[in-house]
Amino acid sequence: MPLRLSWIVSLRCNHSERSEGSNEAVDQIRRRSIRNGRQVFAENVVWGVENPEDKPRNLLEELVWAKEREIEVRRQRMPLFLMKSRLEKSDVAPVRDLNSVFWDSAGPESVLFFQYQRCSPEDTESAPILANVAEEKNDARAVVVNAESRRFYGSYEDIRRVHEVVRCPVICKDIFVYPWQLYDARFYQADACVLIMKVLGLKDTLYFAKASVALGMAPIIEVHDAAELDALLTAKRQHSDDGRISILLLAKRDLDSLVPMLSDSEALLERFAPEARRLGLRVIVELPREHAPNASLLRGLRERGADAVLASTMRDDRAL
Ligand SMILES: O=C(O)c1ccccc1NCC(=O)[C@H](O)[C@H](O)COP(=O)(O)O
Repeated sequence: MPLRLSWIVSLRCNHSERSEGSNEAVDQIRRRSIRNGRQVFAENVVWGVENPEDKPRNLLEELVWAKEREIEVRRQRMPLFLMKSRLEKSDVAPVRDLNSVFWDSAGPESVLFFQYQRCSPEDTESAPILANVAEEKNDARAVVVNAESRRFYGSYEDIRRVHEVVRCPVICKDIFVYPWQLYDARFYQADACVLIMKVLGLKDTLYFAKASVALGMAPIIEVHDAAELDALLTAKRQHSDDGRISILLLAKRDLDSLVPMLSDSEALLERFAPEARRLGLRVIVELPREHAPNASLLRGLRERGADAVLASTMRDDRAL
């Protein structure tokens, strides 16, 4: 019978990573496995966690913890080697090159990406109509599919369905916490995937980018704030990504709704776009839904250094 310690061992993770060359702390989302209330048995000692009742601090953290649970279960049913062989045996279509979409982005307007999202956490309205994707969005230069299932009701089948009806690259947006998920995304025809730096931290972001490129998918690094961006640009300057990262998504978000906040993203653009360009990075800016991607907005963002603009899903009259 293991001896239960009356004191609780603090398994603190370093939530705030300090990057080389940066004075700003990166406020990171906590991984549930660090503080999940589980006990670890080591010989005759039980290690607890600091606070088993710990609750997610915001929606992003809730989604990360839920995703960890979901993937832990799915990985047991389908270990990585089976995911690899499923992908190898599948007739997945050749990758559509997202980087080439930017080749002609020297025009006066940022190129336009659209997001296919069934619903956001506050929505009560019905999901967009998938059948409309083909007719309305074949001119999109890329489509982001929000595959997150818990609060956005997306699925990886959505990636495959959208891929079938558009000709452009299809980007998987989900909460990536295990490389295992990258195999899933590619199996469902994703040509690129969004890696959230606030969730992964710098080191894992670089690692996931490498894994993503190995599968043929372009990694898009979602950055929320100056500290993250500073850390990433420092890594680029030091070639820590071995040239694998070439696309950034600027999306400062409210962490309780995940709605992007355009003025904050614009401030990041203002401050970092010239250096990002020097380092060979392409920059996408995500719009909140109240901002229609009209010509003057696209021109203004282009002038400030946005190569592409990701427009929120159009609902009702312009359902994607
Ligand atoms: O931030 C992400 O990458 C992300 C990952 C998984 C689910 C949601 C995520 N972000 C939020 C969004 O994609 C939406 O842009 C946001 O909810 C705004 O949606 P809406 O107001 O419905 O356009």
